[in-house]
Amino acid sequence: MSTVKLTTNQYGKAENRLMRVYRDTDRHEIRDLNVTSQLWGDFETAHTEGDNEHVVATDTQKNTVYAKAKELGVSSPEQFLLGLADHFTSSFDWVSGGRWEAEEFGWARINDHDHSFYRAAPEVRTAVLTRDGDTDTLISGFRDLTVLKTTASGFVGYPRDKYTTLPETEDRILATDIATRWVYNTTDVDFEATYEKVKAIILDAFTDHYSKALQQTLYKMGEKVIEQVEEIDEIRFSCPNKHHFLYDIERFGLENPNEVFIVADRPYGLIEATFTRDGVEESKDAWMHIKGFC
Ligand SMILES: O=c1[nH]c(=O)c2[nH]c(=O)[nH]c2[nH]1
Repeated sequence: MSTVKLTTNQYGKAENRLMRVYRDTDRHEIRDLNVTSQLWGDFETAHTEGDNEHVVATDTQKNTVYAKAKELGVSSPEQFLLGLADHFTSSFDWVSGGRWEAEEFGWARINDHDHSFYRAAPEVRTAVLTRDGDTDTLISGFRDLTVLKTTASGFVGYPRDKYTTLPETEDRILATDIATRWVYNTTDVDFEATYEKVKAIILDAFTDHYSKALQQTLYKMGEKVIEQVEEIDEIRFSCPNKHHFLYDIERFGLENPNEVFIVADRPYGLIEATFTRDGVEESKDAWMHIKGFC
């Protein structure tokens, strides 16, 4: 008798790199994605007995990603993932759900050219759909949106002990790579417009106040998104504090009124927080399959 039991499991094809070109007219459009498909369901005997009767091959999952790019098109990463989920859960009785993830890389036209592009979006757009029976959880976001302000930021009032050397400042550079993900409370969303709206709100909130700490700035970014986007009740941020230290050029007889900095790449502060609409519980389960904080 076996002493081992199979518990949580999922499998599929990771990182299917997909370029979908729309060439119905001379002015081509492109969507550049990295798609992962993983299935949940009854895969017990595949593990315990090597019976592959239920095992939708990862190779088939890969092929399906490319076939659906043609059949469904890619109007947004989220719409594409919902289409994959519908396909797999309706095609195989024993597939009860799964996890589908996309990263999207943004391109812009070179000189408004019809079919030549350059990688333009600084950030990587992300989407993760989990379907568990009838329950969809859709988390969208982006990472690596690097932002910096040269003033209107300070850090004072923190406790000082025998290990504290950091001087207080009311005028410093604030810089970070914004990583954020938000949980949609519905899948009935204009995903393209909402993505642009959330990104614009976050960028605006980075600039629109005197920052007393990155923690406060994260709060203001989250607060504005939740106030202005009714489809979002919960948002997370993971933001390194990319330190810019005033460089000591006084040693050379030169003044340095916040003009010359040494940019430290490590160590860095790491500020992470979740904000929810007042009265809405944080959906801890939603984050279970997300790597890192967000
Ligand atoms: O915005 C900041 N938050 C901190 O928690 C912190 N700690 C630190 O040394 N510098 C900063 N800056």
